[in-house]
Amino acid sequence: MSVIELRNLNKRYGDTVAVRDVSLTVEQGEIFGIIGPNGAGKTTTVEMAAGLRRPDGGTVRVLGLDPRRDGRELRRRLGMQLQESALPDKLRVGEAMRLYASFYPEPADWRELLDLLGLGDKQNTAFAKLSGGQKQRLSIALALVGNPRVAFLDELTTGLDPAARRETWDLIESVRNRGVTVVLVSHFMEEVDRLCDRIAIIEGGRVLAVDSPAGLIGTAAADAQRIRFVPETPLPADFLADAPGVTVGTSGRTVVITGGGDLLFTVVSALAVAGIRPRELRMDQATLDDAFLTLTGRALDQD
Ligand SMILES: Nc1ncnc2c1ncn2[C@@H]1O[C@H](COP(=O)(O)OP(=O)(O)OP(=O)(O)O)[C@@H](O)[C@H]1O
Repeated sequence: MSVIELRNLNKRYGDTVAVRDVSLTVEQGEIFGIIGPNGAGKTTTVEMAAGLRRPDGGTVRVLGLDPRRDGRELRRRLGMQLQESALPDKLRVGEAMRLYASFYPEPADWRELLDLLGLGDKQNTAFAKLSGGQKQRLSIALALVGNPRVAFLDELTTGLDPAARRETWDLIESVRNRGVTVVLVSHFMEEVDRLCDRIAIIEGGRVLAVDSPAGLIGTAAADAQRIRFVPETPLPADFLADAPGVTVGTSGRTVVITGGGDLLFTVVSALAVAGIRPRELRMDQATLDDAFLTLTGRALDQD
């Protein structure tokens, strides 16, 4: 069942077209990633999905509800972590959690959530006294305190150190395992690769591709695999010449073979037939970064 259906969404701010004809569906229980360069329209898309911004055109359905018509009902079932969490400086962590929990009919145990996010001993700390990473973790806790059916997390782990980032990923997986659908806006390839079932790549307000991480890598990076080795004896001139989609090159004494599909088997079989032993054999897989580069023509700036 589709939990989120966005159809032909458009949004402009003055002369800036932020979102152009975006259509996406997110299924129940998915972790769905949205990735793209700065200013691509990711936040605007998510804000329209969550009913925080009104689209100029197109339709939004979340859990079958229309945020314009059923906003109140929807807000009870959504968790939203915004990019910049701004709480009053003097509000204490425990007070913020209690307050947010009171907005929802069936809130989670907020003390347990704080413990999970490593903020158990910060209940009496004022918001202004938290470090950047702690504020970030609090914003995640606030997004989850209502026991939402759908959680929108924007720049989930920006500002966290690598260890805290990994812990947060585990937390998001456990949230999903409870049946929550998660939409994750991210700047980190590793994060979407590790966490997401499917990813939308957005640039210039448009969706360039939607697929699983492996699917994006497979389709966008045609030479998805690269094998290098040093042959013990020279390769015949027609080595793999008739293998479809396979390219054989050299770099000094090293042979570099690129291609997709079952490349390792193809290469090793051809070497066995030719009676040539490979030395220093290495194989690299294309990554999501390669796929992103192919689709957008540039690397993802991670600032
Ligand atoms: N309130 C606003 N008023 C005017 N322009 C805006 C507003 N919000 C966003 N924009 C512009 O709309 C475009 C899309 O912005 P958006 O924040 O949705 O992108 P993003 O992909 O989330 O970027 P980032 O990764 O930097 O957060 C950008 O050109 C941005 O400058």
